Amino acid sequence: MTKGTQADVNPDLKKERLKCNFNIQEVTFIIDGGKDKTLQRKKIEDVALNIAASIDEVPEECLNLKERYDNAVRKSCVYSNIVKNELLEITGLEALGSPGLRRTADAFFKDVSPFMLHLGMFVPTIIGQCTPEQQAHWLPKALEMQIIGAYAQTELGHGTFIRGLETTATYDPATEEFVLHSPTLTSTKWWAGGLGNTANHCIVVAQLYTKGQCHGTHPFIVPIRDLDTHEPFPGVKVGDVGIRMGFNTADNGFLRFNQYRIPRENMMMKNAKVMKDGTYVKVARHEKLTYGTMVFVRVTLVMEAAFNLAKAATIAVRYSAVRRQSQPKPGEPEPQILDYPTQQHKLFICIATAHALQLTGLWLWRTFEAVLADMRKGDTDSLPELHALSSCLKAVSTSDSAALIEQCRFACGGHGYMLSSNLPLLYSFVTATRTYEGDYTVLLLQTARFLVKAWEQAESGKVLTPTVAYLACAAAKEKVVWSDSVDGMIRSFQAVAAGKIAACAENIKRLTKTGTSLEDAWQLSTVRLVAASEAHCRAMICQAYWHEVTRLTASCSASVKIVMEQLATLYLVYWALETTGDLLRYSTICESELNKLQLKYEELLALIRPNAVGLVDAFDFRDEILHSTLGAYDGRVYERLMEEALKSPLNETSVQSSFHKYIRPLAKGKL
Ligand SMILES: CCCCCCCC/C=C\CCCCCCCCCCCC(=O)SCCNC(=O)CCNC(=O)[C@H](O)C(C)(C)COP(=O)(O)OP(=O)(O)OC[C@H]1O[C@@H](n2cnc3c(N)ncnc32)[C@H](O)[C@@H]1OP(=O)(O)O
Ligand SMILES: Cc1cc2nc3c(=O)[nH]c(=O)nc-3n(C[C@H](O)[C@H](O)[C@H](O)COP(=O)(O)OP(=O)(O)OC[C@H]3O[C@@H](n4cnc5c(N)ncnc54)[C@H](O)[C@@H]3O)c2cc1C
Repeated sequence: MTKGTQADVNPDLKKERLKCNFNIQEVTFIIDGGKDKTLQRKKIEDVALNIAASIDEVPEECLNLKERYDNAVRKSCVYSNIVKNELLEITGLEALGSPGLRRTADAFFKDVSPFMLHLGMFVPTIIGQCTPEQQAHWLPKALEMQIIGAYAQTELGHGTFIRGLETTATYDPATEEFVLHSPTLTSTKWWAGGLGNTANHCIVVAQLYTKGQCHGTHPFIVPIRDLDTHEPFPGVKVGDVGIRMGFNTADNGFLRFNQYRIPRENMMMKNAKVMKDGTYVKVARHEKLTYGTMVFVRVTLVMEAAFNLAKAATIAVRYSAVRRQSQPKPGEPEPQILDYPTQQHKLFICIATAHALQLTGLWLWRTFEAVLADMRKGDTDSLPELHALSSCLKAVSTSDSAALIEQCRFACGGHGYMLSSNLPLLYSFVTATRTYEGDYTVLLLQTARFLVKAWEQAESGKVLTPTVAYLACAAAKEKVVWSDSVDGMIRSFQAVAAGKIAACAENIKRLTKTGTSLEDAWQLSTVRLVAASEAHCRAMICQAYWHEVTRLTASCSASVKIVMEQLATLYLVYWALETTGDLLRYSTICESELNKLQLKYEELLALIRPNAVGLVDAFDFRDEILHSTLGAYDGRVYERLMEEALKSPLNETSVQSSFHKYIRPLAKGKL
């Protein structure tokens, strides 16, 4: 946070901060995952942002496409030196996933670094898919930035359906090499971040053929460009996929192979090997371990969703405290727009959702680490549950985050539409997360597979894994008794999920009994399956969020406990009101209880109102990271809007050349 002097702060924001009745720092510690994490983050920010302050002379958005890319590469090089020389010193390899690194990256790049996928997927795949010997070879080079990598899985013709990928890697025992080939246009690798112009290496997911047999998709490390000249090697065709809605500095690329050879050792061999003579040896105990990087990234994307939403909420809440509009009471001053209950309705759910996703994300991360520890001992029993969990949480968190960031933009009126508010760019960045690393619907259907199986287990009285244990109680198929206590609301959300899962299972059973194949019965039920999966995910977020708030505030000051519980209750009540149809169907809730719930929601908005600015201050974003005229700590909104407007290239001269070329001749009838 760039606090400046108090005298510089907008008077309304100053008053808001005086109203705040809880210890902001305590909340920051909770959100970061502990005081030590906050201190480490701040240390990283201090080191990195000293340099970031002077990194851009011209606003990124005023550059043309090519200049923007070149500028992003320049900044990536500066930043990777900081990561290598300073940040890794502070935390070791852990720095790669640390909030400090994530935040400081945003100070350097308003859009995205073309190196993002190198750190975000290339390095994690080396760690997750290589043998120790391969890691010893590749990892130091990657961390030292001697090589820069991308992750090329998706093709022009297939992204979701990995088994349908067409790129082939055929083993040639005579030379002990794999021959990579793109047999069709649709087999062209497409979308990989960093691939178009930046990367010199690439992880390629291809169908493995050896001894005339296909063994399915496997990952390979493929050198694609000469390290000195950067020219693509013969047999490699690589380029940029074209202009996108966002991610325009991420360098998303395409890649084609023409009988291109790589050494046998470049197959990532932790989970499967090809011996010198071409014998295929499966090492992994679980079929889907080659999908490991995707699970890892899905887990991290939940906190990524929280992080971006927290930024948008900070911008919109601070702006709403500064902005005054309309005159609901004649003769009185215009109120701060934050005083309108409708504005509170738009914004407080954003703060609450950012908390819900962050605390659920931290819990998911711990679950991921526990599953990883089991897998290191050879036990993969909890992998299906982790896959189900990470799939639905990735889907719902990214979708909620994108929708609410757009809501924050709406909440800022016309000024929210300015690029300098940073809300449009934030939205275009986050809306992509709903698609990449597994599309929303597709991932919810993956979770649904797990849920339907769990339901069948519940019906037959089997012991259920923790995240679906609630299905055991629901097997009685009676409506749950509604209560507006927190536990009562969570029980009702679970009853809704259970009821929807049961209805799907029954529908599939009914259809198959009347002669429909299981595959068709599944397809015919997918609209309901997605809804069941969403309901399960919402119930899980509510439970995890409340559980974490209770646990983490146990030793906090009373006022922090109160405000954290108010927000969590708001989240539950909001979702109860959003899903009243479901509650009427699966619980005993009635009209009068719905009215009571609405009142409770409005009371919560009023209770949270005095702490709203304090709550977004607790996200602790420095101005360099927010990049927003509307959201800076000092609230000098109008001054900043004017300053940024004056930086527009269209203000460099008072008359544009197009006037003399076109407008004047047009007026004179000479065009
Ligand atoms: C110095 C540098 C500066 C830079 C600094 C940067 C700092 C950081 C800045 C920002 C950070 C941002 C963080 C983000 C970084 C990452 C960006 C990522 C960009 C995007 C990358 C991509 O998109 S990569 C491509 C991803 N692609 C997908 O996700 C494809 C989705 N499809 C699938 O996953 C699968 O095809 C499928 C799951 C949908 C189906 O698979 P399949 O057909 O094989 O299986 P089935 O449906 O038949 O199911 C069979 C069986 O398997 C189970 N299963 C499926 N998947 C898994 C799994 N992963 N794990 C375990 N089990 C699995 C499935 O449930 C079935 O089980 P049953 O028991 O039979 O039911
Ligand atoms: C910004 C960005 C960055 C990316 N970066 C990378 C990268 O670095 N590396 C990489 O390999 N890939 C990358 N991708 C690709 C990304 O992973 C895929 O786009 C994503 O997995 C979705 O696949 P698709 O594009 O094939 O969509 P499709 O699967 O074609 O989806 C289109 C529609 O069909 C529906 N659909 C598809 N299958 C089913 C089904 N079985 N049941 C019901 N509905 C279905 C979907 O819900 C969706 O509505 C990136 C994408 C974007 C947008």
